[in-house]
Amino acid sequence: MNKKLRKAVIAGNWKMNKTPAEATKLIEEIKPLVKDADCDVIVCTPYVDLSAALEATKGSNIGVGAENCHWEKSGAFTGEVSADMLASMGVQYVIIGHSERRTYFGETDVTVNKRLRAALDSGLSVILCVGESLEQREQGITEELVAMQTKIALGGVSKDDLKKVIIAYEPIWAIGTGKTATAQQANEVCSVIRETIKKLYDAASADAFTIQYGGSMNAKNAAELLDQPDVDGGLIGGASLKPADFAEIVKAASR
Ligand SMILES: O=C[C@H](O)COP(=O)(O)O
Repeated sequence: MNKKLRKAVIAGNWKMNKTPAEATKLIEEIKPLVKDADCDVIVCTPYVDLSAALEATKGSNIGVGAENCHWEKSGAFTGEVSADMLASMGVQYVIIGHSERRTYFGETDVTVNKRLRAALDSGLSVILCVGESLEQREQGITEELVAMQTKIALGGVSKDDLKKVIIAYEPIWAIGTGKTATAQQANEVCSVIRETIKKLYDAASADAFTIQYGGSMNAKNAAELLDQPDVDGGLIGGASLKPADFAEIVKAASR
């Protein structure tokens, strides 16, 4: 990555794991291990854990994020949580468009764009996820698809608001499978995303833009992935639940 222009961002995505009490314990374990990090550190937790996470991270260098939000401010949307609600708690980040949301809960590029804009309007920073399935990779449409996902998700987002967006490139075939993209594969797609940002905005915005890789990133492979010029961080699933492994990744991003 270009250290002069971009600081690395390591975010844990806890997915549907941990009770509030377990969240507090996990953060207490992570805190001392990452306190000297020379990168941004974030934990994204289930909604029910956010209060505990905000309390446990107080005065630390760890930011807190949610894993999704709805585009309306309030209303009859049973089971949903608005961006305003998250912001009012003191939550700073939200993941939008994770492939698990797209695959299991019917998220489309259009709903991803609505959620993303609502999050920005509420003052949240966004980790936007894009990425291809194995079938799409084999069809040779990865670059085109990821560029399209990026373009639609960022529709209506101003150059100023773009500063509050990070993109996580997550090849679906690498998520939770132990099959990591090679460093070259990760960098290739991250550079396509940067090129897309350049076309949609300008070169300065693209140079300053943070792009993470996600998909079976762990303590062993993090350094090689993070060494790639267009990989500015990681969105970590499984390994973010293991304090020592998460801390190793943070360390690799701090070099
Ligand atoms: O959001 C995180 C990704 O889905 C990666 O998950 P993973 O590290 O368990 O493969």
